[in-house]
Amino acid sequence: MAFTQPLDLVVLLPFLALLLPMYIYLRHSRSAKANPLLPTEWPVIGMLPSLVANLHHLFDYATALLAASGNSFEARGPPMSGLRFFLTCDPENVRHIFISNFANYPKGEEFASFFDVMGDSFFNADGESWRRQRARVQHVMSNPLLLAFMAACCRGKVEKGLLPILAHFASTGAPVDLQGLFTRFAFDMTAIPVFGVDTCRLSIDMPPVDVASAMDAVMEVGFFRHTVPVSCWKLMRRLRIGRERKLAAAQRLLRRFVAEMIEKRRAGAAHTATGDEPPVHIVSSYIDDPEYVDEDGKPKEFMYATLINYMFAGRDTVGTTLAWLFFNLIKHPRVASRMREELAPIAYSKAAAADKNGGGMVMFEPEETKPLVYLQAALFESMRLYPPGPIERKATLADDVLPSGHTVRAGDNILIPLYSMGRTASVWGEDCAEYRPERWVTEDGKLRHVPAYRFMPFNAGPRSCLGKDISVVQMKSVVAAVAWNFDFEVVRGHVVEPKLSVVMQMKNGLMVKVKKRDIVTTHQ
Ligand code: HEM
Repeated sequence: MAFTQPLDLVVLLPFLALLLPMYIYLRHSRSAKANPLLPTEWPVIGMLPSLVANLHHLFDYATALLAASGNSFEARGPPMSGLRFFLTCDPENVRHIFISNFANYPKGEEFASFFDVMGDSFFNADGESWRRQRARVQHVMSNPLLLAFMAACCRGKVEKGLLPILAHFASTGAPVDLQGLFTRFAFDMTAIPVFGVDTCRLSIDMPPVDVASAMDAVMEVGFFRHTVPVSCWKLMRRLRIGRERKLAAAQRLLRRFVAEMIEKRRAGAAHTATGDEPPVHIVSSYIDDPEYVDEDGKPKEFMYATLINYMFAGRDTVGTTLAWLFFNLIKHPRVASRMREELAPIAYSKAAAADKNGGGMVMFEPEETKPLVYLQAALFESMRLYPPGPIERKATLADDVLPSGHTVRAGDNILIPLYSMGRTASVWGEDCAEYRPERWVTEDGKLRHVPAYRFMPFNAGPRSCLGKDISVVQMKSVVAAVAWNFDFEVVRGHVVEPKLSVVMQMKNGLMVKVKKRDIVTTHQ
């Protein structure tokens, strides 16, 4: 179409006048930029256009940018927006930030404001308050009674919940969301030790998961708050609009749930699925402490926040890990077969008993699966590619120079994309994008030790996960039971991709068809 009318020129000329300086700027910045693969920083809007254009695959985009920049770069949004982050997945920087110079890199107040439902409790706390709370959690979680109770709950939930539900779907042939099932499983598994109450979300009639959805909303909006200026989400919160409105509803629901659980526990009306009074639970460790409860015995905000923290610690991490592991096993039948070869000697010794007990399903005890190397390799390899918490965030107290040579200034925000760390060729080799559990197995058949500052899903240094040992042991026995007894196939056309959240859930879940394996036939 030719511009022949004078009106066209009137419209076109100012447009060109605007476009020309932008074009010149772009040419200039591309030639001046050390690395043309990095996003262009536009006047006024910074790198925002690239961020928006790549939002649909942000984790992979960040991974590509980090690879192009030698593992560290600074992302800048519009000036004055506060959107300025130093991103790094360089293990030496990570070691410096999380371990050697830990005191200079707290989580910071902005982080705490993103997850306000967690209050001043341990995930949000820094300094002395965090130190005191961590010591307390450590004490609570080292109680042998609690650990034995958690192990018994896990076994019960697999035997009476997970396996029968999967057998039901296998017999009906109906598709089921495996991520949804694991999330229900992890929810119950966390609520039981925390409150001493079986919330029975893992049940064949699939009761509503409103509290679990509220937890998802907290994590999704927490991610969203990272991507907009603080003043913007605070205004939305004040006006109660958009995602902030959804978050406010989710926070109310979560708080009400915790209040109900505490009430049930106080009334002594709560029991586990077996009907027994639980021998010990986490609430009881706090219920008489004046820091957590007022003179009338009413829980303070700090108590609610602490219990909510425990729920997030256990549910989101375990449910997400199990879902991605099975996704990887479905995609890599060779790995599933090798894992079953490792399980076979244990399973065959129990097959007869399993047949006699009905259903022919084999259970695995944690002490049986604990020494299995390939099983753990398959689990860690999945966590490397899909860490349940894909991003860590740190603030900077004083100016510092990182081992990579980059300078960070007081007040700078640092993002450590764990998703990208697991996909860094200089750490994991050129095949870093492949799911290959063998990389975890040494030549003499042992599990390869990888320092936490290279393999970060459980965090590294003084703030590392306090539930790592127990959850690895438990997850191994769960994976063994599910993988031994069932085969899965992803429903045709179902797309599996990460959700934009601070928890690496699958956006559309994991819709599968379930098939029960014939273990007796396999044995013969
Ligand atoms: C797949 C399983 C798990 C993974 C990948 C995992 C990962 C993590 C990560 C990354 C952190 C650091 C969070 C941060 O400060 O930013 C953390 C901290 C923590 N985790 Fe886990 N976790 C898992 C299971 C559990 C379980 C089952 C519990 C027990 C209920 C637990 C208890 C904790 C606690 C108490 C902290 C806080 C430590 C602190 O702030 O000093 N975790 N975990």
